[in-house]
Order: sequence, then C-alpha cells, then structure tokens
Amino acid sequence: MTGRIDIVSIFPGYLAPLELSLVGKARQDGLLDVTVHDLRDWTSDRHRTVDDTPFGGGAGMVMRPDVWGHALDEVLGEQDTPAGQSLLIPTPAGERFTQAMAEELALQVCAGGQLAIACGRYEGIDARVAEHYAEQEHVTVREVSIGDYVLNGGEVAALVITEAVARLLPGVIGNPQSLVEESHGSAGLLEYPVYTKPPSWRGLEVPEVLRSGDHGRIGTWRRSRAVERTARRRPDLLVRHAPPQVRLAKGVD
Ligand SMILES: OB(O)c1ccc2cc[nH]c2c1
Repeated sequence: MTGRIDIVSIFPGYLAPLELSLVGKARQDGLLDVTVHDLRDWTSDRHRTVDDTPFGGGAGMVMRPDVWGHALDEVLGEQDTPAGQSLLIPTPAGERFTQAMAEELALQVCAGGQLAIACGRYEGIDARVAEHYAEQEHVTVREVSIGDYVLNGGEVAALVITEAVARLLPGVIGNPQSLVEESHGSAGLLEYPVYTKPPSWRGLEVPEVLRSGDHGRIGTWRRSRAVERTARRRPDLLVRHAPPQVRLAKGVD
C-alpha cells in the first residue's frame, strides 16, 4: 500500500506539471496519490488573508501560523500510519535536499507513509509552524533547500522534491534499471556521458569502445569517465565518499 504526497500552496496551479508525464501517468494509474491543497481554503476572513507584518520589523510579510496550523492539522491528520509522516518546508535557509533524502522519503511513502510539503511565499512561514509540528509524534519536520539560490516561493522546490521522490516509487519509471547508474547514486559519482546514433555527427565520433561490444572495456571506460567528470565538476562528492581518514583529514565530517 503506497502512501501519499500532499502539497499545500497559495498557488495550487503552480503544481499542475505534476499532472504531466511519468508522475501524471502514475497518478492516473493509481501508483501514486498526490493531492494539492489551496492554503486559502483554511482562511476565515473575507479577504482570505494568509500573511501579516513581521515582528521586529523588516521588509515584506510573513505567513501566519494560525492558517498554516489549520491546514496542516487537517492534511497531516488524515494519515495515521506506522510508516510515519514527513513535513518538508522548502526555504533558502534549509538543509540541502539530496538524492539520499529523496530515497529515504520514497521508502517512507512506499511503506504507506505521508510526505507533506508546505510551500511558503512572501518572507516565509512563521517559524513556530516548523517548531510545533516537530514536536508532534510520528511527524518529522525538515526545512530544505534545493540549491544555493533564492526563488519566490516553495512551489518550484515542491515540484523538484515530488519528482525526485515519485520517480523512485515502484512502477513509476518503466525500466527500474535506469535508476541504477544515475548521478548521485550509491557510488556517489556523476553519471558518465551517453551517446546514440548516428555514430558520426558534425565530425564528432562516438568513442570506439562503446561500439566494441566488449562489455568489460565499456564498464571500465564508463566508470573512468564518471570519476573524471565528478573530479572536474563536483570534487566535493569524491571526498564525501572517500575513506574516513581522507574525510577527516579534509574536515568533511
Ligand atoms: O528558494 B526557495 O526554495 C524558497 C522556498 C520558500 C520560500 C518562501 C519565500 N521565498 C522562498 C524561497
């Protein structure tokens, strides 16, 4: 029994891309239960207000804890499962969202758990919302960032997180083998370069080894390219997966 993903936003239309492609088909096929909620459905005033001025002053507005509380009490209250519930709150000030986190969340959803994503806008959500739900039994709260840049709200991050998690669930990707050698997988490397027909294109040739049929040579070549690419583009990944003495020497841990 697969669990569910709930996304709360004042711009539910922003999440429409989740109705397309593989995630959309998985939802239609009943492989995945994704529900998008409009935060304003939990307001009680005629203007459907979700924000107010920040204590301590400063520019912009802050999203109100009372409205979020009504929404998340209902959204999180719908699920009662031993697999537990994760509440993710995208924010530029969050811990980095990684493939390892996506895998952890996919296991939880696959086991019948719930992933809820609270999309902030303005200057963010009142800090007491994360604090309150972190104290709730069976709820794990994570404030997460999808990268070192700032967007206008949490919806794009919710799209990224949902796709990264959903694609790992059984049946969503047609050929699960294609998940094996991806970037940021268990080997901790970036994936090797890929080629297809034609063998020669604008004077550029496909590496001969890939056309040799020698799977041993091909495997060696691919791993070498993956290590080379990782060393050039993401040396931090190489150190992170290095033996403990190397990591300690580099001060990674
Ligand atoms: O960069 B982000 O992922 C992000 C997430 C949430 C909010 C809320 C207001 N600005 C935001 C930016």
